[in-house]
Amino acid sequence: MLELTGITKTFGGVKALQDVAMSVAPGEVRGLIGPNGAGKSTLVNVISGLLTHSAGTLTLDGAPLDGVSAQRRAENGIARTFQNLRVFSSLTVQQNIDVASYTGTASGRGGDALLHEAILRFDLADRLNEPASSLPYGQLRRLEIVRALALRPRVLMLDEPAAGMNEQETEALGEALGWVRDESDCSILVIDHDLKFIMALSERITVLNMGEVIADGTPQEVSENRQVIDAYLGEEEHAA
Ligand SMILES: Nc1ncnc2c1ncn2[C@@H]1O[C@H](COP(=O)(O)OP(=O)(O)OP(=O)(O)O)[C@@H](O)[C@H]1O
Repeated sequence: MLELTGITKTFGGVKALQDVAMSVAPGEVRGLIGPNGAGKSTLVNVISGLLTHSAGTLTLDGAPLDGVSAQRRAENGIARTFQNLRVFSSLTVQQNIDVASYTGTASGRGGDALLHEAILRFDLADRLNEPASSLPYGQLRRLEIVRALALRPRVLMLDEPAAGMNEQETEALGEALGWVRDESDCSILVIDHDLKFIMALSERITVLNMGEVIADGTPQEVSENRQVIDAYLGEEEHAA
C-alpha cells in the first residue's frame, strides 16, 4: 500500500501541491486527473523521488520513503514512465527490456512468464531484435511500459501513456493495461487527459486542481462531482 499524507510541494512562491492525501491499494488502478498545471506530474515526481516534497509523509507498505533516493525507490518497486519518452534508442527492444530486468530487484514478484506475456500483450514480440529507434511512436510508448514492468514493480506510475496515440492505439493500450491490472498484483497510478481511457481503466480516481485534491472516488462518483465538473470535466463530459 502506497500512502500519502499532507504532501505539500512548493517551487519558490508556487504551491504545486498542497496537503495532498492519497492511497493506492495493492493491485489497484488509480487514475490521477486534473487541468493543466494541477500538480499531477509533480505528485508522480515526489512519489518516485525525483523531487523532494516540502512537507508531509509518504510510505510504502508502512515504511517511510522520505529521504529515500529515487534509485532506491525504484529498487523497492516504484517504477514509472515519463511524459517524454526515455528509451535507449540505439539498443534493441529486447536489450531495453533486459537492462530493466537486471536493474530491478528481481525478487521473484511477477516472474519471467509474466514479462513474456507482457511483451505479447503490448504487441512487441515481432520487434524484439530491432533497434528501439526504428519503432513507431505508439510502440515506443508501449516499450517504455514493458520496460517499467520488467523492474517487477509493486507500483507502476504512468505519466500520460496515451498522449499522442490515436483512438485505436489508445484502446489497445487500455486493454493491455487492463491485463496488467487483472493478472498481476502490481498497483498502477495513471495520469492522462483522455477521460474515456482513464475512466475505463481506473477503479478509483483522484482529482487534483491547483495542487489540491478536490475529489476521490469511483469513475462514476468523480464524473458526477460538481467541483470536478466545474474545474475540469465541463458539462459536456458530464453529460457523456
Ligand atoms: N520545476 C519546477 N519549477 C517551478 N515550477 C514548477 C516546476 N514543476 C512544476 N511547476 C509548477 O507546478 C505546478 C504544477 O505543475 P505540474 O507539471 O505538476 O502540473 P500537471 O498537472 O502535471 O500539468 P500537465 O497536465 O500540464 O502536465 C504548475 O504551476 C507548474 O508551473
